[in-house]
Amino acid sequence: MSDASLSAPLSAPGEAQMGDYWELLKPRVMSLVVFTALVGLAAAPGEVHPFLAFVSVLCIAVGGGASGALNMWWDADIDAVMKRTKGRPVPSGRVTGDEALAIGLALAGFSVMILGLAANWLAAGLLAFTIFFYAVVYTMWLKRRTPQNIVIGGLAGALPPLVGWVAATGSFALAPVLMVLLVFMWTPPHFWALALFVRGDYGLAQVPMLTETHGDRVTRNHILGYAILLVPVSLALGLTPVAGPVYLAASVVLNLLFVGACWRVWRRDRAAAEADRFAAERRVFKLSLLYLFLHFGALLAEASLGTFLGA
Ligand code: HEM
Ligand SMILES: CC(C)=CCC/C(C)=C/CC/C(C)=C/COP(=O)(O)OP(=O)(O)O
Repeated sequence: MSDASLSAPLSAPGEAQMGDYWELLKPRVMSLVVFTALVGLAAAPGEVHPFLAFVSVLCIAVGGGASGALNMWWDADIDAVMKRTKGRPVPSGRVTGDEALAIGLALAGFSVMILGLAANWLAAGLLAFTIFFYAVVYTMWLKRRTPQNIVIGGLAGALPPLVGWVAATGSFALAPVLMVLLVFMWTPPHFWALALFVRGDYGLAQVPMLTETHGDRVTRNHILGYAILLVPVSLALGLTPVAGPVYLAASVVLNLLFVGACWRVWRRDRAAAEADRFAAERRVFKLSLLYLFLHFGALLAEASLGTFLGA
């Protein structure tokens, strides 16, 4: 077990503000996760009552937040060491490990139960599996053991669009599976670009990120490799019934931009990157966020267009 739960807080419990509990849920990262879930739900065929859609997306958001709190509970010891994370509520002592654990478990149970009752138990089971995968498989098991941690663990971040789709339809289909594959293949370049410029942090915390275990060159190769593998997945999603010309145009432009940006990162070495303070690596990280947001944004536009034209 991580010693996160054993560590004493640096300041007295009870000093936490609402903002600290909010931060525990990793709201910024989860915003994009929740957006992909919303699009999964909106792109699904058939009518979903707006209230049911709202409750379903809320449950996925709360489930995501729960898994964030469980991650912060378990990882408090390594978060305390890294510059980027040491101000988080648990390592800084504003929220105790026990509180984070209790909040994580309560919100996880609550979100799964409500989704099951409101939508269906297949969606609820998938949400429970997603929370389990992030909190247990990624955080507790893989993160400290293998540089492939985020490749396998990325499945947790990839499943929400499928949870949204299943909440709406009660069944699986090819389109949401391709959405999952898109986020799954996107996660490695998203994260490794960041790892190239916050590298020292992971070394300090002794987390075996690829940058630490295999160095910059291998990481740069992997970033470009995954960016290229993303192209057929992105285009294949464009051939399913949920996509149309808006998506296809966005897909072509975004893939050209993303592969181009990853190519620029690939062809240089650490010395060149240090010389311009990792400008190209920062660009890939920022572009990764735009890439995913606009892919799902285009699918949402197609779904809204379909509803509008069908009305
Ligand atoms: C195992 C998978 C992933 C890892 C290891 C990872 C890691 C990270 C890290 C370390 C950051 C830095 C900033 C922070 O801590 O807030 C970050 C930022 C971010 N990630 Fe990921 N990420 C993963 C998957 C995802 C997924 C699936 C999404 C959404 C679909 C996502 C969306 C974001 C967003 C929106 C930010 C920017 C947050 C901000 O503006 O501060 N990430 N990610
Ligand atoms: C609906 C649901 C249950 C969603 C879970 C989705 C999920 C897995 C989201 C992204 C994961 C994420 C924030 C990884 C950060 O890695 P890290 O925790 O190693 O990063 P850190 O160093 O910033 O803590």
